Amino acid sequence: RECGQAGADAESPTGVRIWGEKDYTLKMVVAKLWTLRKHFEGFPKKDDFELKEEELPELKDGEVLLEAVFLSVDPYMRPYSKKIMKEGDIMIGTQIARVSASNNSKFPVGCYVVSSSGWRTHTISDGKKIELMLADWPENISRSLGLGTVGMPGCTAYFGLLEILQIKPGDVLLVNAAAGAVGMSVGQIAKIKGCKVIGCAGTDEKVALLKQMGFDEAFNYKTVKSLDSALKQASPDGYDCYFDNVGGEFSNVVINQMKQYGRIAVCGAISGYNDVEPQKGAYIQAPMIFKQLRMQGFVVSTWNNRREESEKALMAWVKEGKLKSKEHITTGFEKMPDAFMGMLKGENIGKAVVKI
Ligand SMILES: NC(=O)C1=CN([C@@H]2O[C@H](COP(=O)(O)OP(=O)(O)OC[C@H]3O[C@@H](n4cnc5c(N)ncnc54)[C@H](OP(=O)(O)O)[C@@H]3O)[C@@H](O)[C@H]2O)C=CC1
Ligand SMILES: CCCCC/C=C\CC(=O)/C=C/C=C/C=C\[C@@H](O)CCCC(=O)O
Repeated sequence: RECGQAGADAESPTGVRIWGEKDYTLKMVVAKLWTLRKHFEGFPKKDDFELKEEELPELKDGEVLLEAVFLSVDPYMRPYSKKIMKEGDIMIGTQIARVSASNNSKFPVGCYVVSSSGWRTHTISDGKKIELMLADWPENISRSLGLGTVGMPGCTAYFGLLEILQIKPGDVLLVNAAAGAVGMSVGQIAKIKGCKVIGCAGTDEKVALLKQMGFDEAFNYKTVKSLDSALKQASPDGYDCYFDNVGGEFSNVVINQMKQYGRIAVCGAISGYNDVEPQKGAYIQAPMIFKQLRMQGFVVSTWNNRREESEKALMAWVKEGKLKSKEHITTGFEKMPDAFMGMLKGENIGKAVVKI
């Protein structure tokens, strides 16, 4: 029988046997998948998730079989789960997958793709919701960076800085969740562009890493006596730019330390994602008016048409050693919920990734 391109693996890394030239017995591929058993109420709990299996049918013309290698856990999954998912759905998310069987010449066996197929080990794709990874991916750079520094979080930093904040040399920039996937790239790209960069994070270990990475100042927002004083000490003249990943009470303090004509990029609000009742904060109109601030929310998918441009720029900085990556790798598909909840608790330093 035709089974896609010659050379389909007889044995895949996960030990799941699939059809191949040598082995004519057709073994069905059984995908493992994590579903949202119950919508989150407050902080996610282990029994909000359910692990299931799914027998995959034979490939049709134009289809490929994807085998997940790295899967991403991201903060957006928490608020988006309520917005775009129903109970029983497969958890949303992106993964780096290897094509292990193919009836589609655009995606030959052995190539790697970024796929938004969610939390699942194997996927049959018609090629429409997958993207080939950047060409000539260096052998010495893990493809997991396609989920972080040279992927959606890195592009978020790139466009948030260059399009929303329009940073320029000499700007004083503050970034929170600075030791995370987005924040780490924000700080380093801002340094590349000649800014003074202040970062904050939730552990002393993260703060030490930020200073090693070249942040001009960094502090642990959980242990400082006063956030207001810590911000003043880091930049007595205030801030030109604020890359906000956290929102909430943190941002109510920052806004009063913005310089005249300051610019604020509202990237995320992770301080509120797990709230049962929305937080009630200060009204910001007065500082917005008196300081004549510009504040803009954004979603990185706005620039999907410029994805290759940004990924090439990010990869170039990585190769030059100017943009360092840090990953928090959890091994084992069965640990996806733990990795997700750990990231929301701040256990990750750098991009949270699950390795199959
Ligand atoms: N607008 C867009 O297109 C995008 C927005 N985002 C947003 O950017 C932010 C960072 O995402 P990402 O880099 O992937 O995640 P991270 O890798 O930074 O991981 C999340 C981090 O957030 C911090 N955090 C968690 N809870 C709180 C809290 N209550 N208060 C303060 N900090 C908290 C923790 O670090 P710490 O130790 O510092 O507390 C944790 O490690 C998120 O808000 C996310 O939603 C991400 C991608 C795209
Ligand atoms: C308190 C409400 C906060 C609302 C903001 C929520 C999240 C901000 C954020 O993290 C946005 C992330 C955007 C990611 C963009 C593209 C994709 O990689 C994920 C798209 C989700 C999906 O459809 O799979």
